[in-house]
Amino acid sequence: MLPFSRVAIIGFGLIGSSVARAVRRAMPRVNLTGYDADADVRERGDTLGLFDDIADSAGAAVTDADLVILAVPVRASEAVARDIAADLPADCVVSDVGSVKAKVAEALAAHIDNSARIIPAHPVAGTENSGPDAGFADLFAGRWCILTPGADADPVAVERLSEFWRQLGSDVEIMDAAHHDIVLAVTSHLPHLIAYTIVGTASDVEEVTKSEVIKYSAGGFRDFTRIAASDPTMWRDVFLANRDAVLDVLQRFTEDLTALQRAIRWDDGDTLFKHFEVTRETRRRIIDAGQDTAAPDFGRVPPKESEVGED
Ligand SMILES: NC(=O)c1ccc[n+]([C@@H]2O[C@H](COP(=O)([O-])OP(=O)(O)OC[C@H]3O[C@@H](n4cnc5c(N)ncnc54)[C@H](O)[C@@H]3O)[C@@H](O)[C@H]2O)c1
Ligand SMILES: O=C(O)C(=O)C[C@]1(C(=O)O)C=C[C@@H](O)C=C1
Repeated sequence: MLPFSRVAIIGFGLIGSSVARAVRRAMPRVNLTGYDADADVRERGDTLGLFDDIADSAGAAVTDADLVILAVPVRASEAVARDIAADLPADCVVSDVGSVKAKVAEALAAHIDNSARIIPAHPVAGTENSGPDAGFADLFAGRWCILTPGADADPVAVERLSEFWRQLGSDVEIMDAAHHDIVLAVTSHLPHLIAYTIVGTASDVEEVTKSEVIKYSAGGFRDFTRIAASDPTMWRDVFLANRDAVLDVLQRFTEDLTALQRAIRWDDGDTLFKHFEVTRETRRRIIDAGQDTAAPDFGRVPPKESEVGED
């Protein structure tokens, strides 16, 4: 049974185009409409055959949809909500894929009437790449999709959207939006900020050492450069939209870093060793829980275009 039959995707870069590809494969009878603010992206979406129709405006894309998914940088959500509000069919469910949930929920509620049908979502899956060519149908397989419905959300709509994501291969979890933003500040936003910082620091050092940073960059640093290559617009928006939670965990991180700095300064090997033992145990627990899904992403190659649209 199809949870939705007419799906509109607004913004089809990495995530929007991956949703389109995954829907094509898992639910081939679903009618897919896309819209992107960038004319080059619209043209590319057409060439790739991602949609049944590509609309000329966000409003035109949603007129007969029963599910609309916003897949734009989080701070663009409000403008899209405003653009589509007047054209949304009354029973259409409105969702998104943003990495921050409380601010996006506010932005949607500011423009869309009947908040019962607003069900924000976050597929916790991605790569450092962006744009419609970077997407692939498998992106959500075996990954979490977190839904953050508000208190007045329609439970039937929540179940339909849960089923939609399950059919794309995700495991669905329901969470309070504020709680989501704190958890993701720790597990995703802080690591990205650290990567952006380290690679920036290394680039400054490189001014002194000339090309040595690149020449000798191995395992650890290379992994950071992958993360630090992530889309600047997306991540600017994430940090600004989740400011309070990010600043909170950053404060904790700074204190913990200072404690390690102190241990190094005072030759306190016990403290360092105990800390590293605990972090190694954390890694083991993640592997035991089957959540080491990041490593296989490295160098993952998107499917060939001939595979798009296959059942
Ligand atoms: N990249 C990831 O790893 C990842 C993972 C999970 C969730 N997300 C979230 O998904 C969303 C999209 O990220 P992405 O990685 O696909 O970015 P992307 O840059 O690949 O794609 C975003 C697309 O949105 C379009 N866009 C921007 N403003 C628009 C507007 N007002 N109207 C219509 N289209 C507009 C852009 O032209 C672009 O094509 C973000 O909210 C991000 O937080 C990203
Ligand atoms: O694997 C990556 O490249 C990612 O950064 C994916 C990642 C993450 O931090 O886990 C990034 C942002 C999203 O909101 C969800 C997933």
